[in-house]
Amino acid sequence: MKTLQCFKQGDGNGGQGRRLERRLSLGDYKKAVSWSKYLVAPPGAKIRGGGDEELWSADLSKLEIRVKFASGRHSRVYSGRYAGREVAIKMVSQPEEDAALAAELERQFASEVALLLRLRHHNIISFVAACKKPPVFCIITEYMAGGSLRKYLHQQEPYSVPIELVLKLALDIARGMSYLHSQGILHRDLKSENVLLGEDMSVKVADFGISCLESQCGSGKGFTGTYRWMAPEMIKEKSHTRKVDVYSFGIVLWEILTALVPFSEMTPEQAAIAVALKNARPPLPPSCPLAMSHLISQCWATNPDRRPQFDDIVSVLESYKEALDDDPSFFVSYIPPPLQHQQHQQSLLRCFPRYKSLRRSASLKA
Ligand SMILES: Nc1ncnc2c1ncn2[C@@H]1O[C@H](COP(=O)(O)OP(=O)(O)OP(=O)(O)O)[C@@H](O)[C@H]1O
Repeated sequence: MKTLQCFKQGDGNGGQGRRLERRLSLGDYKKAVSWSKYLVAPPGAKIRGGGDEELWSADLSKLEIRVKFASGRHSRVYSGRYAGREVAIKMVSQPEEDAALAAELERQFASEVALLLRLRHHNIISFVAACKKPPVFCIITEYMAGGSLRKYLHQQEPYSVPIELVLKLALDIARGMSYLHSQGILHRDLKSENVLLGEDMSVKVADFGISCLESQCGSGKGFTGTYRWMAPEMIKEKSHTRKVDVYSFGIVLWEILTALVPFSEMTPEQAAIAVALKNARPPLPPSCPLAMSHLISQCWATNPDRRPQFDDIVSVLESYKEALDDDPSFFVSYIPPPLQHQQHQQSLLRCFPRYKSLRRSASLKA
């Protein structure tokens, strides 16, 4: 059986293929086989191609595919090993019956690989290799054992994530996004499902399938992002800037604070209409620390120009972290009457002289 050989060939040091065979249930094995059969290659063989392909082509003899552990809209994600390293293998299969979608998936694959190749930051998923064997493509990245932030939040009680962890997660995502924007890249699908966690709660932004170079993003026409996290200008298919990611970050921050799904009582389409036409946003709970609710409100402002840049968000979050380290009661929950709000601003200014300029640049006005 050809596919069986693929796994055994992928072994490289004898026996691993047979061990793999035993580890997989028949169901798992069939699922793995159905897409991975396209990745059969004689040991040492590389897919030859022009241009950049030489840079990223996986040596399939070094690839061992284990079980499927997640799936996306058009992908299946397997755990495995590549050249001795734990990896995740995202496989995308082009549908035979839909030529337009098949072409779009191929374009997305090429774009995701090109972008991943140039990104190197500890809050961005690391690219390992890729393979192009139509109708199947694969992207191999470092494996994040903690799974997605969405999965983590799903396991928490609502409003239970400690503020220290909220800040850590928010900062790591913001740093990754700040780096991404410094490279002129828009993510365009930032959501808790696309933020991955390590066993040590390290944080990496992933899934660059619909990302683009800012200069080449065009309008949002025919766009396939995810409505609950999507900025209003994008829902309306208007031209958009890097500020669409800041909007999505605001929603992710709300998710982390609440451990809830945004607009869970609505379908994605209803959520899109509510956001774009009625300016709806997920409700900020009264227990949400004022400092955080300000930041969230700024991030998901309707006018993109009023949303801060990620550099400013990083600075503000760092300031909050410093304040919390100095004074554990910094984030005491309260509903802000005007006087308390003023005191809050003053205490921020006392804590960090830099806050005034940050506040101006991030438009964090009272
Ligand atoms: N490197 C990885 N380590 C651990 N889990 C991963 C990794 N890559 C992807 N996953 C898991 O697989 C899921 C789907 O991956 P990804 O978002 O890249 O696929 P996708 O096809 O682009 O999905 P969608 O289009 O639905 O956003 C993620 O939400 C995550 O749970």
